[in-house]
Amino acid sequence: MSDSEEDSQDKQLKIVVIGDGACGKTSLATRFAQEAFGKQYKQTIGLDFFLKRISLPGNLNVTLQVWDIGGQTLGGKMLDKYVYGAHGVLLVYDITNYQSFENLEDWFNMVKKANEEADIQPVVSLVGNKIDLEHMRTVKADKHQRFCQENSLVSQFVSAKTGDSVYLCFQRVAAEILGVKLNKAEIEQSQRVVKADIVNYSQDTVARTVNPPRSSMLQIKKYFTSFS
Ligand SMILES: Nc1nc2c(ncn2[C@@H]2O[C@H](COP(=O)(O)OP(=O)(O)OP(=O)(O)O)[C@@H](O)[C@H]2O)c(=O)[nH]1
Repeated sequence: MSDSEEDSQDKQLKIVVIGDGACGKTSLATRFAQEAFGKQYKQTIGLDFFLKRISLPGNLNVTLQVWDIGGQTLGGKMLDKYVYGAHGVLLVYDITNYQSFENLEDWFNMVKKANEEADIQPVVSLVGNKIDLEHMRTVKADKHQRFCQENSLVSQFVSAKTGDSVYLCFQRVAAEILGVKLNKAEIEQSQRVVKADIVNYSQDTVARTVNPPRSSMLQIKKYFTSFS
């Protein structure tokens, strides 16, 4: 096999993003996969699906399949099927919404149950979103840290709006899954804050047609309406 053929066969990792409705899961996935942010809330029905290729140290290219699961699916029939076999799980909450943090216990229990019989357990990360709204924070950072320590979770804080630490969030989970170490310079580079650009959902399709995303970014969006 030639080098280029080998390069094109990236490892694929399934990363599931879960948490309460409106905590920012779709925004996080969209910021990561398309470097865009929409101010308007549009509830995810069932799930959305994104693909993005990232690079890890050692010239390792990995394609992340990001499963953005609608917050209303908790307690539903399909949720454990969506989560089964995930390599990584992002447990997302909104730092300004205490209830979204409290409910993570239920989301986490569901993850453990869904993977009870799986051979490999997913890497799970606790993600506090909306850190641009620090002045409205209701979940203290020490509560977040305690939950991480008690459950051996990877601790992360992000803002889907500004882009703060979003790429790093996915990169850290992928690195952890593959047992790759990120050095300080790589972490600092991934932490960069991206200036927020507001996307109007109604014009989104047109905008993407005029300005197609970079070739490394591929989005496949499917609505599994039949499951909802
Ligand atoms: N200020 C701020 N707002 C955010 C951030 N992330 C998301 N939002 C806003 O929060 C609202 C909900 O975001 P979504 O990404 O749709 O939330 P979700 O978790 O996917 O919601 P469901 O589809 O119901 O599961 C939207 O109005 C977003 O613009 C953030 O980092 N900062």
